[in-house]
Amino acid sequence: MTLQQIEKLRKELDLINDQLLELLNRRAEIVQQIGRIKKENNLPFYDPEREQEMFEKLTEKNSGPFSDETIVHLFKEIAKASLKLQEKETEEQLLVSREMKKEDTKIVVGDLVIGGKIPVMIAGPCAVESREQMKAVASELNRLGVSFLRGGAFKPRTSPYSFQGLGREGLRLMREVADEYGMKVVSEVMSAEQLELAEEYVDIFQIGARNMQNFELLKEVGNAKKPVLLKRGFMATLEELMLAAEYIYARGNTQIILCERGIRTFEHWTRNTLDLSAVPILKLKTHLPVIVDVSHSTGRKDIILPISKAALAAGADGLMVEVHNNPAIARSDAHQQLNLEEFASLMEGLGLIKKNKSGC
Ligand SMILES: C=C(O[C@@H]1C=C(C(=O)O)C=C[C@H]1O)C(=O)O
Repeated sequence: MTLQQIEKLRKELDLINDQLLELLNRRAEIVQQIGRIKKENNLPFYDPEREQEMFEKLTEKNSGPFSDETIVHLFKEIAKASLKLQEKETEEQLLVSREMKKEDTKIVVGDLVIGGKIPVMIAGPCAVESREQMKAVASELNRLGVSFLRGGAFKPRTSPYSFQGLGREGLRLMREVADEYGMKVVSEVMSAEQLELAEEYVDIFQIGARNMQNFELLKEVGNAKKPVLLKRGFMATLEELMLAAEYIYARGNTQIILCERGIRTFEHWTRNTLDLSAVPILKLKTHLPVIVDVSHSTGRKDIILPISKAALAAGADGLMVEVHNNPAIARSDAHQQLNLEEFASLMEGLGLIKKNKSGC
């Protein structure tokens, strides 16, 4: 008898559940409509005052048995989920999102491709220091089949007294050496002026972690005609990285490579904490190629092989590695730059030598 009673009451609950479900989804549709209007008018999705007003109205009407606190709690959850719905719609509308473009974006640099079948290696010293240094590094990279030469001419240093880079002279040097070996140049720019200056010398502009949210610079590089390697800020969420990429894409420059380079955590045995989940997540959420900077993320050489393997296993389209012909006397990041032998054994360990040689 008791069981039958429960059964009957549960049937009643099932009916109410159906009604609640229908009402919740009807509510969600209205929330979406409000979201679209807000977006068109550049209004924030979250409106705490409206929510507060709504909770007050509800508690006034509430006659129990649920307490006012419980009612507010439940409706807060509904409002939270509603807000997510409004935000998700916008996220799906981002030009860099997978929803907007199903197929992978391939970055074509001359006869090379980033985001194709073969992972690329972008290597070179932290900073351009001299012709001898660049030549020593580039010739070894070339021997190993690496086609992308990196090197900083404008260095964003934490201390204003640290080596700031050779500027235009550094870019000129790197271009000359790269041309000698048929390599492509990747170098960081930190301002609109530097961008203009670098245009003549580089093949890929790098936007460093510290400038990921320098929106004016993002807009400038969005107008440029060359690919952009955008690094994740060390305090930035993946959503923020995506939005930063959107700044560039929305301006018309669709050639963007995202770069995970580690984030700041409490861990101090690595320079930053490499967030490898960023790779598959970004590949799911965006159509842009994703590479991993294994030097800045870890800040140490002894784990570079397993970390590089892990990055590629996670789906990275390439790696960025710091290599110096004589790291001991490097003017920056001395401890994390590989020497030429170490780099050769990394390439060997990753099985990349042949692949990079046969062209990307
Ligand atoms: C639907 C709106 O957007 C958000 C969601 C709300 C809700 O689910 O009731 C309330 C306020 C906003 O934070 C709105 O502004 O009315």
